[in-house]
Amino acid sequence: MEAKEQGLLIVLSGPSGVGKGTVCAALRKRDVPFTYSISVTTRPPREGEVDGVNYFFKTKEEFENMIKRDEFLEWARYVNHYYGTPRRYVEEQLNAGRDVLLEIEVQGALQVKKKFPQGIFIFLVPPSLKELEQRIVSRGTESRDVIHNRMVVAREELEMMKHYDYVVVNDKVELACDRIEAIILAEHCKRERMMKHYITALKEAE
Ligand SMILES: Nc1ncnc2c1ncn2[C@@H]1O[C@H](COP(=O)(O)OP(=O)(O)OP(=O)(O)O)[C@@H](O)[C@H]1O
Ligand SMILES: Nc1nc2c(ncn2[C@@H]2O[C@H](COP(=O)(O)O)[C@@H](O)[C@H]2O)c(=O)[nH]1
Repeated sequence: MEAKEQGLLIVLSGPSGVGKGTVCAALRKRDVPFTYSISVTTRPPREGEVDGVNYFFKTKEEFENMIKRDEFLEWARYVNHYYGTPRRYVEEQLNAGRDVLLEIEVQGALQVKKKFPQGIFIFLVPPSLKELEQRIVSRGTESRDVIHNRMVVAREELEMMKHYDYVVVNDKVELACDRIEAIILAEHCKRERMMKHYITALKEAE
């Protein structure tokens, strides 16, 4: 029986408020064929957020037990809360040949890069820092203190974009989606070409 080719692991990072969630939702509406990994967090739900849909909301103790049981592909502390990607779901989906998208911050993305160097690492940037702050403020979900802390982290995160394969500007949501779709398509084509090349080389060696 032929082994199923693994799906692509797509990692989308970027400072808080840049529009990762908005762009992901728009990509899902376009039926871009990827499955979205739902993260675990200790941050309290925002108004309208649903457990098991936006996040799996856990207590600090529950999260720390999950760390001990090695249930995360990656995890990080971000502005006073834990965030982590459940390992099993991601591995099952990739093994079933489905592309998986992780929407995670930079420390976690760098952990994933060590485990999955073949992943696609995309960093979403705002048109300007002023626009970034405006977006977090206008979302209206965070206190002034939290916004301040997230902006401090944002400056550090922007320094880390050099570790990513692609930098995408989120000026307009639909344009950012076009760019990300083009990247995913190009990566699939590249992988297919490499596979064909490899199979030809194997046949020639026979
Ligand atoms: N291209 C855009 N132009 C204008 N506003 C945008 C754009 N993209 C997103 N927004 C708005 O910016 C705010 C933040 O977006 P979103 O919540 O998707 O960011 P995020 O990167 O997922 O944030 P976090 O990391 O904090 O979860 C939202 O109010 C959203 O509607
Ligand atoms: N390392 C991880 N970071 C994650 C994960 N899920 C979300 N995030 C990132 O955390 C910040 C804050 O998110 P918010 O929902 O509180 O605004 C943001 O950058 C997310 O992308 C995860 O599993 N691991």
